[in-house]
Amino acid sequence: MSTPAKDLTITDVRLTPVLVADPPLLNTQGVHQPYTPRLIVEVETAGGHTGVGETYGDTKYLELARPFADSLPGRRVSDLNGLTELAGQVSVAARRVETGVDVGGLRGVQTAEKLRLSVLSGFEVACLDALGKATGMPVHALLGGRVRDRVEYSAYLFYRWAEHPGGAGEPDGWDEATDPAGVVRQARRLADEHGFTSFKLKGGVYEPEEEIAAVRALAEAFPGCPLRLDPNGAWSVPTSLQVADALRGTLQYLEDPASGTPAMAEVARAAGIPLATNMCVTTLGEIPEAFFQGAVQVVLSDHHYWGGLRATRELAALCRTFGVGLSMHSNTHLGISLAAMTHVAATVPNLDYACDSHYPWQTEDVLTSRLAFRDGHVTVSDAPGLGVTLDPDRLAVLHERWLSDDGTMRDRDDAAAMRVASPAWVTPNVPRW
Ligand SMILES: O=C([O-])[C@@H](O)[C@@H](O)[C@H](O)[C@@H](O)C(=O)[O-]
Ligand SMILES: [Mg+2]
Repeated sequence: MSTPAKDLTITDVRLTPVLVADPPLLNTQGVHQPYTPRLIVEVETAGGHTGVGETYGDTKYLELARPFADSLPGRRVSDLNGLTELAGQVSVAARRVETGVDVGGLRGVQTAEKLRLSVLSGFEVACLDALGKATGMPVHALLGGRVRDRVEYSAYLFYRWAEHPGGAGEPDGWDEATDPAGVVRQARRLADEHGFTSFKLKGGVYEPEEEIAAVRALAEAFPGCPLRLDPNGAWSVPTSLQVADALRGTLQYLEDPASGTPAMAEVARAAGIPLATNMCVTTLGEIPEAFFQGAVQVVLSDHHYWGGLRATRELAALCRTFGVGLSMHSNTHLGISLAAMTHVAATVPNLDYACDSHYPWQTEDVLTSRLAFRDGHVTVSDAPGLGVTLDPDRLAVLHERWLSDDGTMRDRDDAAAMRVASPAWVTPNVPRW
């Protein structure tokens, strides 16, 4: 007797680490490496459906993902709550958690639980994709249905060089942007190519005065368009307040001006601009202090941080309860994650702001066709699952690159990448200004 196509039992899980070309984007910790690690998760069911997911691919995530993958065969892709329970059982080596912050200080505090949740998110998305394919339902329908048919994204502007030191990595045809004119040129091209009408500048790279000038230049070039600035906690409280004074009325929100909830709360009391974060509120445990102190007015959700699409909806409910706004954070990612972000964003009524996405900076993908932004939006797919198709050849090429790497690129390290250009570079202490 043949297996029914709706048999949801997991028979196999494939993990494929890849290295994806990344341009020399600058942030307060350094610069992006020529290649960044991602992990592609494929979950196969007895019914013959394969679901795909994507998450961080650094070594510590891979070490967690492998035992997790081994424990899945025999379970059903519909057992999503069981996945969360299982994630709690995967042990994390203490040396992997350190006591510090994630990715050189860009993604908030690093905990064993957060590592597990990031790994879990890739598996949850793959299970939802397989479940959707088996039942003929799009992922947004599995989450309760979409409340919008397209999701708005903002242009994610970065100070950057034209190329990596020594021409390493893959050329991407973008000019350098190291001053206000360069930032406006970059914004113009992103707006022309993708139709974005809101803009976020990654700051914390140059003196605050220079970044204020860049935001003012953007305001002049794109009148009425929402603007945001994010120095990843690089400023002291007084510097944050000076910037807030200079840009009050110009910024839609100021993202992580200072590091840590107490400093953010102090800034929030006097800034007169909403403060957003993807650094001081990245776990449920961080919510009470931040919300009760009024430290943040907008939380940037991210299904990789929070443990998947359903957990993102739980975060949305908490934000709604406390009258805190919701936006969406992004790190370097491929089309699988963009599709997942779009599905969950489509289901959240209180997603009040255009979402962030690094995707326009990625020239490579593992999909047969890349997702497109039209008028700054991604259309929500009604095809079964995520509505994307993995391209095995493209996946193999990016995996081959991971296999042949000597280890230098397998863990994201923006400070190390900066040392290639400036050997004396050390990760700046916070506050930097
Ligand atoms: O990729 C970067 O350079 C960003 O700085 C990223 O690492 C941050 O996590 C993120 O985009 C943010 O909004 O803070
Ligand atoms: Mg941020």
